Amino acid sequence: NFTVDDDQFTSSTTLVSSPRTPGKKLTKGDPIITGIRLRPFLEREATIDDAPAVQIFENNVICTQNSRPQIFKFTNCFDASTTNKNVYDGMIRPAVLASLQGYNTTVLAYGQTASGKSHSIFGSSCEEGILSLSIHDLITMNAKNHLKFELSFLEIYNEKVTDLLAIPIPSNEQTNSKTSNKTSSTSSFSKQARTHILNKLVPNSNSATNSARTLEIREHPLLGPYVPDLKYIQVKSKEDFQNVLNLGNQQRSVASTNANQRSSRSHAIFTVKISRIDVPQSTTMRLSFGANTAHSLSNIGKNATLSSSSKKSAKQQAQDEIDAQAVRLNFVDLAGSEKSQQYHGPQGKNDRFAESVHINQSLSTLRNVIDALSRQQSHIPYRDSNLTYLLKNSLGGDAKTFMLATISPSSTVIDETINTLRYAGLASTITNVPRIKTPHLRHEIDELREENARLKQELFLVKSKSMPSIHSAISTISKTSLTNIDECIQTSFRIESSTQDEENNDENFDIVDEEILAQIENQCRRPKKQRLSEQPLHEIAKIRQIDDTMLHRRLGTILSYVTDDFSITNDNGILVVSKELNIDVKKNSSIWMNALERFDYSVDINSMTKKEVCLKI
Ligand SMILES: Nc1ncnc2c1ncn2[C@@H]1O[C@H](COP(=O)(O)OP(=O)(O)OP(=O)(O)O)[C@@H](O)[C@H]1O
Repeated sequence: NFTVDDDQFTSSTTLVSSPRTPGKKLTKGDPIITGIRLRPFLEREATIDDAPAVQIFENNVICTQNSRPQIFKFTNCFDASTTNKNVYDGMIRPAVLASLQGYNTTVLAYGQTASGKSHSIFGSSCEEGILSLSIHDLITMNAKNHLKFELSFLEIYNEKVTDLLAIPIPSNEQTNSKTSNKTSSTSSFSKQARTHILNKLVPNSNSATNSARTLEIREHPLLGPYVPDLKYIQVKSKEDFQNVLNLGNQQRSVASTNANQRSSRSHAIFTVKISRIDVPQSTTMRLSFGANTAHSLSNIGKNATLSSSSKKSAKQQAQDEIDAQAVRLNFVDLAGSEKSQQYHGPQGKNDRFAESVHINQSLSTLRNVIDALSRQQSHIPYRDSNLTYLLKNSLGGDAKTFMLATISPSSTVIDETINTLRYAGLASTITNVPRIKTPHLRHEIDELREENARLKQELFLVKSKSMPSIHSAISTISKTSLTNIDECIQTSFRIESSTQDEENNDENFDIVDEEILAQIENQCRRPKKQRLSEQPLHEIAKIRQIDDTMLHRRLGTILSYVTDDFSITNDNGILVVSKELNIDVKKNSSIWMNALERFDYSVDINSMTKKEVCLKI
């Protein structure tokens, strides 16, 4: 995920290679999925920079500093022209699907101040953020209403955990509020509006008894570190979600700094708790506190306060156990690291200084944790900050984690950009061991797969109608060819699903992907070639003005993609390549497709066996 393999760059280029320690055994599990997003220049930056100091070229992030480019390679790269929707489709949607499969999942936005973390997660007045797009998908997928979504929103401000959905003290709000000192936009959001929203979403809530307060973190044997008194609000529609988001965002600590007019002064964690409405109580109650509990209790450290399980009321214990069965989809918007000159704001300079120290300290512990995990050290300093403690399961734990590292194109912050890229690279070497929490959600993903396949087929038909070349190809194609296309789709389905079944590959959610669309389009272009294929091979070679040697050499190149031990026979235009192939060619059809497309061959999937690859010219 983090290497450079192109030789097109000059010797003055610094190539950043994999930070994995050579020879270290990789742990089995899922690596943290990382992606880089470059934001466009802001208006004020355009006057300072002539050209971007960072550019994205395919999967390479190229940083130019002192005329010595550094190149970082990542699997997911989003350049300055991409939208939140592009990022969602390209990288985050699998996170939503993973949560529906029953995995605790975390989407983490990481990067220096003003690099676009909040923009990516929460969006702007012009475009929806990835959080909103995720909720949209979740609600759409819950057409049968068998899932329950509850939202919580907390911030870690100066190392204190605060519930952003708890209403601040309603009376003497200005004088007594703990948050009155820090920058906040609560004053712009009327008390009545907050109460109205909360009452609408939580009918029994009494705003007079709720107050924004510092919460404790505890460690649960099944949940890991969590915040027990956090308010969860059930939502049923996108409108509900938007209300909850507004409610929380209005209370989040934001301030104007030199770097960012609306800079987040806290780390925020927005959680969607997903549970099945029809989970029988008996199923969830079967879990019991056993040896693990004792182990976990003995592990409680300085940041955690835990009342022993014996002190817990039976009701609380039962609730904890039910909670442990729910899946959590977390969106983490970290505060951005900043240099000293960046925290002088127009007001509250001292507050900004204190905030900045806390932000930088907790980000430094985050980097220490990433560093320790990537080196596979035995001690991971999760307990050094509330942020890392709460992210314990997401970093090296049993959750699936997606880290979106945001960067700026400006030369003024190139050092921080390089730092962000380094840590994102390190994060991509961390392996989590995801565990399905609730198998009850599994059939949702199956339904989604079916839906996805159906939509892609529809899309193909729409595309074929709107693309004249394909349309005309389809109209000239014979009935037999159409049957072939149909078979091709069917076979592709079979290949994909059997691969997934055999390998239990949860990552690969799309049944029909671009490759298969290309394959289908390829089939559409076949009629001329099919006529050719009725002739003997040497005739075809003549027509194409290439001799057999050339044909065989080309074929050899193709075959070297999958094997170097083969023989070729020619049977009326069908080249049969046979030998003990030590790979299942059907499973690797994508390799063949990509290779053959370049040489104008197609694979005759239907005639292929484990030992024979049939190529059609
Ligand atoms: N992809 C983008 N397209 C357009 N504008 C963007 C993009 N990303 C960020 N911006 C703009 O850049 C500015 C800073 O973005 P944002 O507040 O999201 O940064 P941040 O990383 O969350 O900063 P902080 O850590 O200080 O909170 C905002 O004005 C935002 O609108």
